[in-house]
Amino acid sequence: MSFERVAIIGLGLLGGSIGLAVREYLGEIETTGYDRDPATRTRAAARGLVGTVCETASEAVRGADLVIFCVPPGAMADAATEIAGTLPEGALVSDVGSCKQSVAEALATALPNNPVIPAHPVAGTENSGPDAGFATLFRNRWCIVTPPEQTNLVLLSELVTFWEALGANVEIMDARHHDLVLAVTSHLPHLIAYTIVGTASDLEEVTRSEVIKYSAGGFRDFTRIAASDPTMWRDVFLSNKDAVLEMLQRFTEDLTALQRAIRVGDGDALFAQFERTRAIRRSIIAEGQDDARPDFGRSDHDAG
Ligand SMILES: NC(=O)C1=CN([C@@H]2O[C@H](COP(=O)(O)OP(=O)(O)OC[C@H]3O[C@@H](n4cnc5c(N)ncnc54)[C@H](O)[C@@H]3O)[C@@H](O)[C@H]2O)C=CC1
Ligand SMILES: O=C(O)C(=O)Cc1ccc(O)cc1
Repeated sequence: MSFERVAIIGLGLLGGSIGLAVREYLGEIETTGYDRDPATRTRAAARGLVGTVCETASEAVRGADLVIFCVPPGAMADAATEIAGTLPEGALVSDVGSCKQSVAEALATALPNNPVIPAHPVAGTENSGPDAGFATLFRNRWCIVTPPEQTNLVLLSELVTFWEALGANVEIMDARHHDLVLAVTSHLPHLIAYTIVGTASDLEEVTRSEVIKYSAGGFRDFTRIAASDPTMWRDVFLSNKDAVLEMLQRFTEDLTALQRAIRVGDGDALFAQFERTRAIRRSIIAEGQDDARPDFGRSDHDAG
């Protein structure tokens, strides 16, 4: 591994998991970390999320050859600006943000003299903070790397090797395409979950305790997603606005078609749609792309 010292800015779920995974799978790499929340720094030190928890971001990046920003998308610009004067020359800058165009732009603007190669490990849970991370988070998960044009190919391959060492399967993608794909596979599902859980709790004739008592599997799954971090998801929707609005438009049209099928009693239309989507789920399982970890989706990932 060519990186010798990795600095992690933001020691929540993603930053903590990277720190623990580096310790587990790349023990020869030194890790430093910083979080702007003092209580998070204390917990990060207690859990040993990184080798050294620093009191400032500048201290954390001193001597680093890879800096990974693991803060909410809307905080990337400020976090990067904070190290602009102290980032070592030539150090590779990367991140784990859920949207890539806006984050890539924020990092490149704040740190114009360093190479920037954004990345997005498509791996996470509804939990956040310094107690949520675990070393195996990235195992058998995709990590999408979105190198800007004219990226140094040696640096790119070093970043790919880093993520593969943490257990991820790496895919290289254009940032714009990433944002479109993730808008439909991740961002829209979260928006739907936030909506439906809110709708159920706002009902007047159905009490909240009935919603909890009779929540069958489907609704329970929505409540898990709807428990995801509000700051991060606010930022995702504001940062990936165009792609999310485009997918939301298509979704609304499809929903309206189903609404009409129900209203006019068109059982064939309903059946055809459900049959089609069941085949999609079954093909995902047949291709072995479903997460095979028995504990995936449970909220007690933290093995300590
Ligand atoms: N939660 C998830 O499942 C996934 C999240 N991501 C991305 O990872 C990033 C981090 O998300 P999580 O780890 O889940 O969030 P988190 O809330 O667990 O951790 C973020 C940390 O950043 C810190 N922070 C905020 N502003 C800062 C600043 N200016 N300087 C230093 N620290 C700062 C916060 O105090 C917090 O501890 C986000 O960009 C998100 O889009 C990517 C994949 C999955
Ligand atoms: O918990 C879940 O089901 C997730 O979808 C986790 C997640 C959240 C954000 C990402 O950018 C990637 C993965």
